[in-house]
Amino acid sequence: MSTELRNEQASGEGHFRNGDAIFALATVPGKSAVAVFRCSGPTVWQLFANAFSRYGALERAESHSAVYGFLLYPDSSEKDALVDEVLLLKFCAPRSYSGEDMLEIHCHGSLAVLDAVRKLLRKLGLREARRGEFTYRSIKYGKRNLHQAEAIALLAESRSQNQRRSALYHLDQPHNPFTQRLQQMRSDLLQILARSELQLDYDETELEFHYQLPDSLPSARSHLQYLRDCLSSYRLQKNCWKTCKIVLIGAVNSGKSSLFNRLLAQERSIVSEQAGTTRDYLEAHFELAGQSILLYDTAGLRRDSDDPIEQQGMLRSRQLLEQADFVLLLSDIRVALVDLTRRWPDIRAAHEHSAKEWQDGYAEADNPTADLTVTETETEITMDAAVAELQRYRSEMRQIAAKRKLPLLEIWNKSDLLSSPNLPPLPNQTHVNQTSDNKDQTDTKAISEQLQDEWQKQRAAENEAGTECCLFLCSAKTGQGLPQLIDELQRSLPVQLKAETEAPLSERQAELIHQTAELLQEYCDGLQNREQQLFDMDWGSELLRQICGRLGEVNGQTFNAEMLRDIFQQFCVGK
Ligand SMILES: Nc1nc2c(c(=O)[nH]1)N(C=O)[C@@H](CNc1ccc(C(=O)N[C@@H](CCC(=O)O)C(=O)O)cc1)CN2
Ligand SMILES: Nc1nc2c(ncn2[C@@H]2O[C@H](COP(=O)(O)OP(=O)(O)OP(=O)(O)O)[C@@H](O)[C@H]2O)c(=O)[nH]1
Ligand SMILES: [Mg+2]
Repeated sequence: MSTELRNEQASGEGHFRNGDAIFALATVPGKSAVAVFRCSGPTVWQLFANAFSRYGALERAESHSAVYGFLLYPDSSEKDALVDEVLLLKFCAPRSYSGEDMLEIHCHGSLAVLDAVRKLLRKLGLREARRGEFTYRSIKYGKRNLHQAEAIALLAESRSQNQRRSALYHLDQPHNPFTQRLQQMRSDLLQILARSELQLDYDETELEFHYQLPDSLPSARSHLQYLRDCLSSYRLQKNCWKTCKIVLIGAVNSGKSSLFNRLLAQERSIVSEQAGTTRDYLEAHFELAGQSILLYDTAGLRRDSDDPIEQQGMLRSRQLLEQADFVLLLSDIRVALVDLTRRWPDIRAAHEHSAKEWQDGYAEADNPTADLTVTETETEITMDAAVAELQRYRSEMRQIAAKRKLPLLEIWNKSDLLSSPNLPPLPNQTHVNQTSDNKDQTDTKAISEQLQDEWQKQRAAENEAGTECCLFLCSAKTGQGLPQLIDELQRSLPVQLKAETEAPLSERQAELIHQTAELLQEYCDGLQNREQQLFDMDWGSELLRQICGRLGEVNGQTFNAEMLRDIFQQFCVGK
């Protein structure tokens, strides 16, 4: 950073030097059909007097109208003069985004054009805008308040429909119930402050009216309660601004990549019957019930890998759990069922015969020649080994989930294999009828319910019921059971964002509200505990001053340069 810049930043207000003509690329800095540069400053179009082929038309144009023409380098030879064919959109102060005169350049969106236009703008004496500088100017010229500016920043960042709605609500309603209540609170407290200052300045006998700070206790208490309520709403809603991270994890070949693709409705991840297909994790963004989600497909887990790259991959799968909000543990349903019957003595006793047949059935269904073989590509995994691995990962994931208080969904994938004619009936289950799709669905649902039931009993017996866990049967291949899984995911997502909630809009506001609440608490406690006669007015006035100062900063009724700089640091260039 240059010393000049550092000095400017240190001096706060200087960070945004007013009056300069500024410009910024408002569209993405890459190839696009059309790109837009925004320029702002007093009579900014005059700078284009020698740089636009139809300057006369531009000068005469009314606000909010567009003029077609060519941008030109001034003082260039005829041959090199052309910059681009453009549309210029003119805004006359104060009717513009920034409240100043503005000009938008709509040019062709190639990298070469962007470079040439940028070069021209510098040559014409415009400087590159700082982050949020257009919005900063709009506040300065009274086009919007700080609350709306923060709403714009959120809107520009919004990744889900809920976020977009909430930001628009605050942009459209800068004086919403929350900001109104804060303003009213501030003026109420300022009045108390004024009265007590008056009392400090005069001898008590001179005043007819003796205002005692303790009289303000009931209203201070109700303000305090409101602030605390807003903070808890904010904490609940904060997650809605956060992208929820869902990690798919489990043994190799359990179908993580298949489910990943299914949920995204696109063939994103490579699926193959080879164990260990996914080596590095993949992430993809999608939206569920208006909530922004990042879904991760990870390298499958297995113990016997001696491939260092695969081991690295597994390490990364586990590291991802550190930042997960939600874990989906996948298993191959055949392995899971064998595990269930083996571990649950009642099933075993009652269905010893069918359980054995059932287990053999998998091997037969999959590969009629191999005994107890789940996968017969690259490495052969026997059912015993697969069951042992499943148990290992299940207890590992449950421990992690319990430790980090993460919701864990256990998914038995490949449920379509349940209705394979080669499979013997499940315990207590009549044979699955293949004749109609509907029937098939009902049966799978019944099986799924029954299994969940048995699984829960088993978990209760193992005294693990404390951890938040549930079981889903689905098929990434046919989509069976997926609607239920998606429902469950939606239900388990953090509280949904409600646009009209009375709560702070940003972390900055929340921090100020928190500080205000602490000071107000101190004020209330002080009033409550002190003997009235001994009550120290100076103490009360000082606290009230601090409280009002912070309340003013929330809405931007009072602000300092440093605070503005911090807020606009979060903007993107061109806003
Ligand atoms: N081309 C373009 N599209 C854009 C923007 C922009 O700056 N340029 N915006 C950038 O964020 C958003 C729209 N925001 C805007 C906000 C105010 C004004 C404006 O001219 N306001 C005047 C006139 C209002 C009126 O005619 O009623 C004003 O407030 O006085 C323009 C865009 C999204 N789309
Ligand atoms: N019948 C059936 N086969 C499935 C299902 N889901 C996945 N498969 C098959 O199982 C094999 C493994 O699927 P993947 O999605 O690559 O499994 P993975 O868990 O990502 O495997 P790794 O990346 O190796 O850990 C492929 O042959 C899939 O076609 C399912 O629901 N039903
Ligand atoms: Mg995979």
